[in-house]
Amino acid sequence: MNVQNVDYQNAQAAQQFTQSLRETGFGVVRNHPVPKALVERIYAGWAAFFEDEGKHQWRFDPATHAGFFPASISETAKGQTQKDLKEYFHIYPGTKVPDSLQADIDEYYRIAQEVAETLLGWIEANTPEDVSTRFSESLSSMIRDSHQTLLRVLYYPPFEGGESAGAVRAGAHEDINLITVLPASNEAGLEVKGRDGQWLPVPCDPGQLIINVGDMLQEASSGYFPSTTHRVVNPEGASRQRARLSLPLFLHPRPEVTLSERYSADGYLKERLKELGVS
Ligand SMILES: O=C(O)CCC(=O)C(=O)O
Ligand SMILES: [Fe+2]
Repeated sequence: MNVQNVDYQNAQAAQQFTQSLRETGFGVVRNHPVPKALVERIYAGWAAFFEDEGKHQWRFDPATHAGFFPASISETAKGQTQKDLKEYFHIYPGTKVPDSLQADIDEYYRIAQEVAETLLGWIEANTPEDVSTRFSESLSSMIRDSHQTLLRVLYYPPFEGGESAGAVRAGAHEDINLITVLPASNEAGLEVKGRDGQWLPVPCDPGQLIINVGDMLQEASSGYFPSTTHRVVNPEGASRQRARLSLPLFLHPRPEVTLSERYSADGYLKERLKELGVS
């Protein structure tokens, strides 16, 4: 299995990228419009946020699910028994974050959303017609002006020794949404499950963007694009003492968008959140 590393500026990029998604559920893109310096500033600023007890004042609002989710209530991946070793902050359009972090995170949300629209255009243009005729509207318009698209600032704390046996940074799971866009993390650990069942590390060179197919694109494409299982493994050696940050943008269609004969985007999301135990 080969997760392609695609040059965003290359004339063949759209075709190469879509082929990688089709074959592996994942693609890696370089030379893209998300500034590396912006991502680095966000990682540094948010590491300080999560390392300060003041974060508890930003606890999420149960009505909107925006805000800080402490490790004690964060997700348990479907089919796992232990909670993931992570905490995160959920940002939707208009979500307030600490003043010093607001401008950069808004900028990242805006640029990543634009890149996602372009990538969805690439995917659609390279999808066989018998599959794409079943899309209820263009993939890029499904996410345009959507208030459901979720930016998750993720913090995996350094290991301190008190973690419960068997707990992992992120248990094996699939994403619910259409596609996920995330910049390379500051630390390794993300792995993708190949068709042969083998786990493979996803390359994480600084400055690259990683994109994966979520369940909603799998559903809308009748399985043509596979929503691939992935996980974040625990570090070994010196990197156990280091926190890991990541910044996935989960692209969600507007709630009323028809995904398939069985599901609207909203109906699908509600069903899946119930399974995760977070709604
Ligand atoms: O932290 C990562 O690299 C991936 C996170 C992830 O898969 C998720 O939050 O759904
Ligand atoms: Fe994920």
